[in-house]
Amino acid sequence: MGEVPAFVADDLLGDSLNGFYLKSEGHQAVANIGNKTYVIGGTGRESTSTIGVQVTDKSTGGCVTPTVLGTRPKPSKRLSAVVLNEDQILILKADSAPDDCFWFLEVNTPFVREQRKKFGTEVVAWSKGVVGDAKKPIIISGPSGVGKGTLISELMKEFPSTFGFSVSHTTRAPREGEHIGVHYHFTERNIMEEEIRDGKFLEFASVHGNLYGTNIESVEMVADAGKRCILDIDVQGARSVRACSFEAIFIFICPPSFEELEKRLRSRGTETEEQIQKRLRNAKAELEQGNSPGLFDHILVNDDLGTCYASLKKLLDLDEVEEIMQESSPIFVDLPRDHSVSKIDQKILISCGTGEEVSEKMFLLDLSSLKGGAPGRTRGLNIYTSESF
Ligand SMILES: Nc1ncnc2c1ncn2[C@@H]1O[C@H](COP(=O)(O)OP(=O)(O)OP(=O)(O)O)[C@@H](O)[C@H]1O
Ligand SMILES: Nc1nc2c(ncn2[C@@H]2O[C@H](COP(=O)(O)O)[C@@H](O)[C@H]2O)c(=O)[nH]1
Repeated sequence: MGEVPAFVADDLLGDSLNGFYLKSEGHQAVANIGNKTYVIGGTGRESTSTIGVQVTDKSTGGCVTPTVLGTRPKPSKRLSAVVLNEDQILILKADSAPDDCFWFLEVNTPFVREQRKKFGTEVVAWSKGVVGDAKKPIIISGPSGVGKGTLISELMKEFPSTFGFSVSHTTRAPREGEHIGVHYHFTERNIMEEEIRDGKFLEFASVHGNLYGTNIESVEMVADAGKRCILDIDVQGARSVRACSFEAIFIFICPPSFEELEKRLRSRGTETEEQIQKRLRNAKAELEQGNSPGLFDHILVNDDLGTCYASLKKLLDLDEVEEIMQESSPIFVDLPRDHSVSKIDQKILISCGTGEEVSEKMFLLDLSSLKGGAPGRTRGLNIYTSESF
């Protein structure tokens, strides 16, 4: 949390006020965008554990309960809604934990529009607002047996508080020594397919005859823990991630030769002969694709393990650096039930207290560097407090 930048309260009355501001009726908040009215919370139809949403179309008078995507916030006794633009509503939850105060309800973002076509229903998507940015995730790709897992294990061992592994979902059977939730989330194909349809996956691909995929929550959990996420995914998956707005560093690992790749795959002893043949056939295509322009930012040859690991650390700026335990300073957003909210361009001013009893305390929320969004987190919130004047 930093100091409040130069900001004049009178601006609230000036031309820069966008005309969108607080709408709060206790445990229910209302937001109007175009012809639609969004009633958030207190609809009587929600479960007691999450906030519900209802949408009324003013032109027809019709009221629908939309398909709600993303992790839903828990109810709060005081909700405020600020319409940010035609696509997004900021929801403020008073009397909530500091990391649970700010939520975004996406109502017409590209993601929501895409899902609306898929579901054929009204769709809204929740995304939790997170203060600050997370470091770009690292995507490691390459043919089976090249040593991706080995290199990632080395990184995680040497830098346990810097890196976190995105545990993928797969329909393949666990190998001896593999643990649920550590190496993979082992799952049934029909369950995974349903979750893919529900928009829960960042990417997925059919690899060597099984389904593999990265659940958005797996990546977000690593970032939430303050760590940099490492993903071990195949080339098809890397291509899908490249095609979406997810920012990452893409690294392709090559074997020194095809013969050496085969040797490693056999010496690992985890696949049947048939599976080895399939993986080697796929490796040929992956090696070709790995070199295709614009897909990977870096290509490393894993000949000698120590040398390749040193190169990996170098490109991640980790060589010679001992791990420093990074303690991020906690941000306390003590948002009371009585507060008022105003919006000026990309800034939200929250004044604590009632009309008669306005406290000195103010928060300024800077939304100008927001990143991400449904169905994950919206990161890049900046908060300033009057206490730091
Ligand atoms: N540089 C290296 N030299 C020799 N052996 C290696 C090297 N790197 C990894 N290996 C060995 O090769 C085998 C395959 O490595 P690993 O399991 O890490 O590959 P992978 O790319 O993660 O494979 P998959 O995609 O199938 O999960 C392992 O037995 C590992 O110990
Ligand atoms: N597209 C994705 N590919 C993934 C994911 N998780 C792992 N993988 C790739 O699958 C193969 C085989 O892995 P194995 O554990 O069965 O040997 C390997 O190339 C991995 O990179 C994922 O979430 N998405």
